[in-house]
Amino acid sequence: MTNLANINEQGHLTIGGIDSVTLAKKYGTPLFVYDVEKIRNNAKAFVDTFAAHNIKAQVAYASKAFSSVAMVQVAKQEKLSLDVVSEGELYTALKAGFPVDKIHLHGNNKSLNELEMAVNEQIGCIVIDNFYEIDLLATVLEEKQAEMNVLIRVTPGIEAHTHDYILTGNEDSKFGFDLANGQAAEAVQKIAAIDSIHLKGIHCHIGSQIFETDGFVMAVDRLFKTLAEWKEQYQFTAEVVNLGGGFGIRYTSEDDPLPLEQYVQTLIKEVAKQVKEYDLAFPEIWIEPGRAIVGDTATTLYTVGSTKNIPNVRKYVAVDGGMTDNLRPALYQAKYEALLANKADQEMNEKVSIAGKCCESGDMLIWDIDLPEVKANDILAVFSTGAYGYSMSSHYNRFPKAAVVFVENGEDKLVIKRETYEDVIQNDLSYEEE
Ligand SMILES: Cc1ncc(COP(=O)(O)O)c(C=O)c1O
Ligand SMILES: N[C@@H](CCCC[NH3+])C(=O)O
Repeated sequence: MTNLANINEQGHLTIGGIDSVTLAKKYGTPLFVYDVEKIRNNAKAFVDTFAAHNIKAQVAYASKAFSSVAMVQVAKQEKLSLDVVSEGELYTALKAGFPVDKIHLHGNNKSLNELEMAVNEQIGCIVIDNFYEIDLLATVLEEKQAEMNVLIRVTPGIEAHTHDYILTGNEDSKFGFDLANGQAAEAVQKIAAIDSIHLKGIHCHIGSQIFETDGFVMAVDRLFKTLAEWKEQYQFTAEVVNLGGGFGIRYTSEDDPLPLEQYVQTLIKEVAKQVKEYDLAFPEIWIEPGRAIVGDTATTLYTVGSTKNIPNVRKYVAVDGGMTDNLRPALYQAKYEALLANKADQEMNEKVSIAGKCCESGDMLIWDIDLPEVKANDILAVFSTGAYGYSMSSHYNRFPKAAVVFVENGEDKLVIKRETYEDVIQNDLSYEEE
């Protein structure tokens, strides 16, 4: 694990060349520290591989993984497109000055407001998820005398190998139109009859944190078999095939992800094979990586507080954050690696478990990790917290949300301020006589 870490002469962990203990002192903890160069490299791995194969593509950063004005600006700088799933994410994108024509709106229950905002802003496309949405969008377009490009999201019936809660391409899923039972075909016909909605292609997303390529290959095969049928039956030609995100990353030594380039190469190869097999036009390939762009680029810094030693059972070490800034261990039993940032060069001779400070027994960040002897005020650094950490953070127990810092070229910059208690109660109204 320490081979991941950079350590300076003081024995401190450095992130993007900056001493993490200094960052913890400067900004306080819990603190998300993103190494922006890593974000750019991950983005380039996807974008450049498509370019190297001369494939027309869009790499849409799934901003649910981590959405902030600064992050969206980095996505823009790296020529990514943007996947948003809510008015909030769309609003963030607009505030960040993201090109509207490269924004794609997702969601399994898009509200009237969300659709109106998407139409008003003339975003690049909406990924249609269900029949209700087709009617709602048609009404909005009629009212506004506008038009919209859409993709249709289908569930290809694939059981990818991942946690049940982050599996999305299987038949029994709340997302998309089912291919097997004919609902997807019905949706295509329904959309074709509406002049203001332009069906550009098909979308599927089989799940998240997936390592094997078999699931993606199978998804491509099913989509193209479907496109061949739709060409025959409805004279429909897909200009775009969007294969979603889900590319797995390394959290711990148990994870063995493929290089990002390899996922792209596999997709391109399989699409080329299918296009040939069914004699179809080669479509643009779109993907939507979230975790793979930001997951391994951030480290969360915490300050150690209390410890509780239960002889012959375990030693709990509590930090000043927990499920409020990283819900993933409690929600998915997700595993993380960590070290003591201020003792990064010391021998790890003690097994401890890292507890959060929420009033929940399940608020544990890491079970059974080897660390040097831990004392109060040590700085714990948890790795690979860039995706679905800050974005799923909450105010449980009325904890203010953490701060986020970007480091690049040896400089650190605050990009999300730490919340104050005033921020936490800002929407509370009094129930007492004034
Ligand atoms: C439709 C869609 N696209 C993209 C993503 C991003 O997934 P990941 O962060 O695993 O790449 C998700 C989340 O799983 C999703 O639901
Ligand atoms: N939030 C999840 C993944 C779900 C992705 C959204 N479709 C995670 O942390 O792994």
